[in-house]
Amino acid sequence: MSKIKLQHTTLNYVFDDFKKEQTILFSNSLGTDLTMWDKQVELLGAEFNILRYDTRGHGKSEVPAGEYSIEMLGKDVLDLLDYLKIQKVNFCGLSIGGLTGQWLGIHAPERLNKLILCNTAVKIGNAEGWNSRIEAVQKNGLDSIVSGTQERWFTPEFVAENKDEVDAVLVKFVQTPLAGYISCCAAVRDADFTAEVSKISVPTLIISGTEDAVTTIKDGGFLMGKIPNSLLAALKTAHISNIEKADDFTKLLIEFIKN
Ligand SMILES: O=C(O)CC1=CCC(=O)O1
Repeated sequence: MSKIKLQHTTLNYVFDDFKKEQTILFSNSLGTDLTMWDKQVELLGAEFNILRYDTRGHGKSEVPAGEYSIEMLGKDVLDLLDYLKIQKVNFCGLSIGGLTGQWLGIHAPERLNKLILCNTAVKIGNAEGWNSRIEAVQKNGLDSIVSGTQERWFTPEFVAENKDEVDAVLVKFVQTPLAGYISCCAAVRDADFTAEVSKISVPTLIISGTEDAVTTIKDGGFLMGKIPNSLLAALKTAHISNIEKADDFTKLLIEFIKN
């Protein structure tokens, strides 16, 4: 792991540089960190260079004061790529990571080979819901929403069979800096790409979970309808599809990037 002080913040990242032509850049979801992609890293082997980072406010990245926006998160990615002198990547982001991916697809297509938008939507939830979540965690901490988080993130079947794995993800969740979580909730609350998403022209794979109640399969279908060069794949998962169906998810990723 390395830390780099960029223009606006300091990011924690891991770059597995296998000297391959193509790089995959993974962007984590709210309340997780770059370890959420461990299974993909294991399954991908050395086929692509792999770059992962902790979104600002998360993991070991800095927690700048104040609310964030998806534009800020997108610019952090561009700064990181400039620092590492990587011209183009295949960007794979889940949930808030998928919002960052949409911003990049709209504003920086020259830095993308392909885009993978997972368990995301042009707009996630509504302002009321995000404000009440912010209020709840301000008052009672992240511990107070851990059981609801588990329900949104994983199906009961997956939890029953993978208790230790789920617990490890939730331990990371409660370790997320509270201020960073809140600032990213504000970024999700304020993001709405409905009017702009059709500007995305790079080839795009949308991955949705059939059991995902946060960013539904309908949200995935909406993205596909708006993004001209896109296709939609559905996995039988709740929100964190890359962990719940790691093999299928990674196969989709490889097939899409290679073809
Ligand atoms: O509600 C959740 O925890 C799911 C989620 C919404 C945005 C994100 O990144 O995760």
